[in-house]
Amino acid sequence: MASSHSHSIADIKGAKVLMVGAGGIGCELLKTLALSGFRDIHIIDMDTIEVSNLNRQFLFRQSHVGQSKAKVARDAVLKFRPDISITSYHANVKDPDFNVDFFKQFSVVLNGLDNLDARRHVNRLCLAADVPLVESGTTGFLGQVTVHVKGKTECYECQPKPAPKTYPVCTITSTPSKFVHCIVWAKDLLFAKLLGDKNQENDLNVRSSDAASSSENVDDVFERRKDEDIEQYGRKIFDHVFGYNIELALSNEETWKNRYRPKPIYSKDVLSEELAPQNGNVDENHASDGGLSVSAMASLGMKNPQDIWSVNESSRIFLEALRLFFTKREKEVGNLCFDKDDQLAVEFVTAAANIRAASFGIPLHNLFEAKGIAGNIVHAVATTNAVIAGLIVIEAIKVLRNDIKSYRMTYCLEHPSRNMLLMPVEPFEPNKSCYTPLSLEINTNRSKLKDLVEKIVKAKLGMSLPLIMNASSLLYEAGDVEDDMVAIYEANLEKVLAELPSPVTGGTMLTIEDYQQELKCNININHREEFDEEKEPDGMVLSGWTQPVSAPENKDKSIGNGASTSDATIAAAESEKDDDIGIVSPLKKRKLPDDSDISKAAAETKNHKQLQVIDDEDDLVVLEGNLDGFKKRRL
Ligand SMILES: Nc1ncnc2c1ncn2[C@@H]1O[C@H](COP(=O)(O)OP(=O)(O)OP(=O)(O)O)[C@@H](O)[C@H]1O
Ligand SMILES: [Zn+2]
Repeated sequence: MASSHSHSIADIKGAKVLMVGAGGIGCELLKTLALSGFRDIHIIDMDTIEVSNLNRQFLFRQSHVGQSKAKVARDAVLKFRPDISITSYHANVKDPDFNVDFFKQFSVVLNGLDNLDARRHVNRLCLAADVPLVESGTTGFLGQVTVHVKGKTECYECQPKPAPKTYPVCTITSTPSKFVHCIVWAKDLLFAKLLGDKNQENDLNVRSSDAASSSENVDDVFERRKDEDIEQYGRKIFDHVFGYNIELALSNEETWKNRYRPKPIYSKDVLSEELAPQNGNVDENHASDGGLSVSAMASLGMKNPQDIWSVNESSRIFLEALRLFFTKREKEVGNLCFDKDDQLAVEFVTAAANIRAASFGIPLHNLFEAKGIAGNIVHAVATTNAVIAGLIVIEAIKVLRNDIKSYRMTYCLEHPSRNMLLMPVEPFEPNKSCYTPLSLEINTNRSKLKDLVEKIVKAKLGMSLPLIMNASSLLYEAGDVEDDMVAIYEANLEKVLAELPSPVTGGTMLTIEDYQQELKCNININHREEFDEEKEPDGMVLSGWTQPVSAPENKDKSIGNGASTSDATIAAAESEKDDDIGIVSPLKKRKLPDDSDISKAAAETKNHKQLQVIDDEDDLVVLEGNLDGFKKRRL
């Protein structure tokens, strides 16, 4: 124990680590690294501090708003650890300065990012530089930490990420059943139609077939005529989208046979006729100063974002917000994109979504909730970030000690499963069909397709029945082929690649699939004239791929409570008996011998809420809380 402990300290002291991201996770991580004894830390973040960061990014104070996150985080930690070295970069990790050579100087890279794109970029650089990566993510109470060591565990891209949740257009335009459908309608259709780019396609008026007759004039409704009174214009829009359109939809009886029949809502039914003079008395102090501070709530004297508005209140906000856009923010009309930090936009969308929800019998929501849904926001939890930061450091130390057997992907759950909030799982092996493109250098003038298949596809990638495509053209298909086909394959690569601008320098992407093994990968072909006959007798060099470690290496298949799991996990799992969940191989199914608690945890998650994972600011990925989703989820 003592020797392994002193070992760790030496490993930590000697390590040079790169942190990417100094946000919610990053601040916690930098503090924990410094307090754990790390002495050489580099940190990249492209952002400046915002007021909204202060509730959980504890290295930042009000006075730092507007300053570089990386730099302020560095300064804050140096105050209590003055003798360590922290290097900050206020920059995008995608800048060319942070190239493979830059990455090569680090012992390990630790991600605290918030978007897929940057994560993928760092993953690829780590693979290219052969530097281990500890990846992380949090969403509210959920979080995870994964370890990616080239050739040993899967990389960040070995598994396809779940597609962002999208909704069928007809659900949004005609048959909403959840509040989120109303929000999407209000934000992506109505707001975009009235205030956004007029040239953009918009499905706002996609309706049942009988709408065709009126569709010619429909655009006119949304156009504000010159000198048209803003109050009248607002009411016209209101009556069109909440009244007339609903009546039109109702005329299609088929649609409503098994559904709630919506009620049309007209402005005269919910608003008094004398609204205009009322609006004349609004608090112009709040509404006068233009820009993002204009607020319909303020102008109507409504203060609490957690109040649920009545249909009358929503209708007044709707008209007032529209009026303010057209009077106080006139110049922006036609160019607006919904932004969750634009108060007036959020008010408009909340009001419109609630009126539509009322019409469809869907429960109403307050502005705070609506903003969260519209901005795909799951509110961050500081404690989750702190827990995840601790786990990152634990995994980083294992990586530094090359303690491969102990590597764990750890999920932080919202509700304990068998008294465990943290669920550690053995990492997967690299996925043969990882879609990170491989790179193949080859003399395209000399080599044959058949050679490529035999030496690279079969021997190196282990695909026995491959099929090779270049864009949509099929180059090669395995199987019992006629002699003349064999002849074609013999010559095909030459022929195909010779037809491309030669030499092929910038890369020709071939997609290789093996249906039998369900493997797929891309190979980027680059032309190279000469090869070292001794070292490269095949005249080809494949890179970006390392042979996976063979399965038997992982003898201890148990996860959860085994001694090899992290201290934090052991503590969380104290009272539990042996675990029986095993992982067979990343390419095979995970073994779940009993009706495991994972499924209970997953079911429980489902009861409380759907499991929501945000991969990107723009991508809300909602995974159903079923066992399958649970097994596969990755941030
Ligand atoms: N390409 C990139 N290069 C450098 N830093 C990045 C890059 N992409 C994201 N980041 C940084 O990663 C951090 C992620 O932190 P976090 O998830 O807490 O987001 P945030 O922007 O601080 O908060 P929120 O989005 O919730 O308002 C941010 O500070 C962001 O600037
Ligand atoms: Zn991979």
